[in-house]
Amino acid sequence: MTSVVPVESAKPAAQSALPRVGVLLINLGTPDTADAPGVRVYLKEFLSDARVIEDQGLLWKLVLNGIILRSRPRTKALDYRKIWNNERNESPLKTITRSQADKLAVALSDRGHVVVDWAMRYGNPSIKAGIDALIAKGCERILAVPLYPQYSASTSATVCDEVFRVLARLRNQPTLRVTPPYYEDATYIEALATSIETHLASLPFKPELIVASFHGMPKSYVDKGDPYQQHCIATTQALRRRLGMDETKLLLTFQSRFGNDEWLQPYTDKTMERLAKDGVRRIAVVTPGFSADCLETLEEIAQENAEIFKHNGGEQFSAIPCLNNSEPGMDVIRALVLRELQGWI
Ligand SMILES: C=CC1=C(C)c2cc3[nH]c(cc4nc(cc5[nH]c(cc1n2)c(C)c5CCC(=O)O)C(CCC(=O)O)=C4C)c(C)c3C=C
Ligand SMILES: [Fe+2]
Ligand SMILES: [Fe+2]
Repeated sequence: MTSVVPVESAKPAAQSALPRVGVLLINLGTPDTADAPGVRVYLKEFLSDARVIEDQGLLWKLVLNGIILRSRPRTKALDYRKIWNNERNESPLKTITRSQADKLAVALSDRGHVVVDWAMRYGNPSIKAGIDALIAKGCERILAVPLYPQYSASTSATVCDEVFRVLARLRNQPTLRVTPPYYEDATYIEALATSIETHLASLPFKPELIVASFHGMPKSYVDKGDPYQQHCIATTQALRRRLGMDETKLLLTFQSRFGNDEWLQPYTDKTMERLAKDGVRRIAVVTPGFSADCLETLEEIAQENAEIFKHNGGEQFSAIPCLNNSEPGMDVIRALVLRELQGWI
């Protein structure tokens, strides 16, 4: 008589272990090449996203294709070239995000069933490539980690949109979790404070004040309910408390204005001009909203805004590096990931 083997007993032993978990670190994205064609492809994808430019009507399409994509790629390519990582032929944002993923993988290496990868919302490696790679490695569960301390629809939500779009095409979907914003997590505030203190101690001058510059966004997005500005304020207030500084010693500003609408104020560039004209001679600038140095910090802050400050009478300007793959920076990512993996590891 042939005996029927129960289906369960046919499973290999490994299947009884914890299901494999994929962790996908995701940042904004960056061009593949520091030339006009590369920047054009990147900007077209970025600026065609209705989470970034909410009014994607006919007028915007005409402006984007007829004006912006004809001129901006050339000027921005020159900016990208000033900060490009020529050794790897890629932008610093990519180099740093890869390194953050590599270091997180080492930190989690005692948990054999966790796999770490990284992706970009725009450009490469894409979120689809990242999810496909994790699934190919056998991950049944995925933790998506948008690397934005402060939530905004134009950054965090569009990451989720893209993750959901990728999963929507799958029959056998992995289970999904997404990390929340971490704008006032103790580890994050402590890491920022430590990095500021370490940087200040290394300077040959003592700044009279520090400017905390966050990426801006159109004011209308906040008026419609985006909590981004509140998150930036909460981060800055927590940092002030930790550093024992008031709003005259740690200023909050918004950078990277784009287009003609009103954006969140005070503007970083106008503040640089005002401070210098008011007689401030030595400042440091920290960019807490960026988890990795990029065009907006290395070029816009460290070069353009330094120039504005000095042109108006300022003497000493120092840009404090982002948390990047530093020890305190990795503490933030590791703590966030470990907390959100609870129950899976
Ligand atoms: C309406 C336009 C934009 C919104 C809203 C916006 C929000 C936003 N962006 C970041 C982080 C980054 N942005 C970066 C570059 C960048 N941002 C915009 C426009 C908006 N951003 C543009 C057009 C560009 C490209 C450069 C340029 O043409 O000026 C980057 C740098 C990428 C790199 O390659 O280094 C980052 C990072 C946040 C956090 C944010 C939230 C409000
Ligand atoms: Fe941006
Ligand atoms: Fe910029």
